[in-house]
Amino acid sequence: MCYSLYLPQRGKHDLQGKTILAADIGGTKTSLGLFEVRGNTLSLLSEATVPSQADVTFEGVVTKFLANNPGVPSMLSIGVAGPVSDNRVRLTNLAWELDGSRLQRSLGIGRVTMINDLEATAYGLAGLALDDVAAVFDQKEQPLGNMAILAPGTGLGEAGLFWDGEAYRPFATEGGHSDFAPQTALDMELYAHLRKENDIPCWEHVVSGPGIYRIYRFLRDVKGHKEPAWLTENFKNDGDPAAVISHAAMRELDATCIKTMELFVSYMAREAASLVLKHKATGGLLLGGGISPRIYPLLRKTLFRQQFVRNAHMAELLEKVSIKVILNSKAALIGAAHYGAYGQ
Ligand SMILES: Nc1ncnc2c1ncn2[C@@H]1O[C@H](COP(=O)(O)OP(=O)(O)OP(=O)(O)O)[C@@H](O)[C@H]1O
Repeated sequence: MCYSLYLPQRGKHDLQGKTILAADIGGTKTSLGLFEVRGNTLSLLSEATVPSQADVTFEGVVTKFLANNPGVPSMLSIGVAGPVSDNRVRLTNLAWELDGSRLQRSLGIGRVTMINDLEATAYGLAGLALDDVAAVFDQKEQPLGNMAILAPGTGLGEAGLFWDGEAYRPFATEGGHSDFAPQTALDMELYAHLRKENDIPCWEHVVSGPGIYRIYRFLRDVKGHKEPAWLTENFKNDGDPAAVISHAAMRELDATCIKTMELFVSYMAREAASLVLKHKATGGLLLGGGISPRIYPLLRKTLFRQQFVRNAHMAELLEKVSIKVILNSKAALIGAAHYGAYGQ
């Protein structure tokens, strides 16, 4: 399916031949891309990704980027991991607060727009090629209906695309913060453990990079799973425990890492099914964020789909939903640019 056919292209076209600076701001990394508007396409001129850090400012990151890419872009269009309201946001997993009007003044850029990063990912579908997505579970025919996007990264992003009969209308949600729903006895134990840190455990606490490490620590520290010395060493050297755990699980090197990722994949599938049901997303489910493409082989195993369709009341609907992974790590960046150029 070529998504671009169905996403809004109703831009005022006043940016023709001009440049847009797009940003994708997450809790771990910030990407910037300078795009030129050429008719209905956006051409990426330059890009950079830097770690998101509380001790630098977003203005500082942009100023540095523009020093290497001289000229003032006609607009700045931001996709950001947090609940955007009135062109302002306080990030969920980073101590940054952004205000569109303030950025406009301090950076001297004529127009600044801000949307949620998952809404940006939804707009980004317009700029993806067919091989930028890969099937987890494909259907021969994909009906035109609402779609849903679930994206685990530093946090858990969730968004929808409402099908209005002619076009898709992307919208943001904060569904990753909805309550975690334990089902099995082990889930209940994990839930009780999570409550020591947070009064109300939510899906983001388990379906995210930090969530992978939380599940692992629960198995190790509460359930008494052993940690081999080589794994302790890898944790010390790598600095990204979620990546260490998922690599060890995919290579089948350690039973606790395998169990951790089985729980992670099950939770991801169960929350994805809830998201699909709440949006009645018969048009398909897309899995994005930094983690999905990196664990694609695990998502292709039967566990994900088995857990996804297990809702006894709506199995028939869920069984017909196509599930795809977004492989292009620039989807949110492209989407922020697309929203700036054509989507408003
Ligand atoms: N190979 C991997 N397996 C599992 N998790 C990983 C892997 N590589 C990175 N991660 C986790 O992914 C997270 C970063 O995700 P992402 O690249 O989407 O960053 P982000 O865009 O800044 O996040 P967000 O938008 O959710 O704030 C980190 O928590 C990291 O631990």
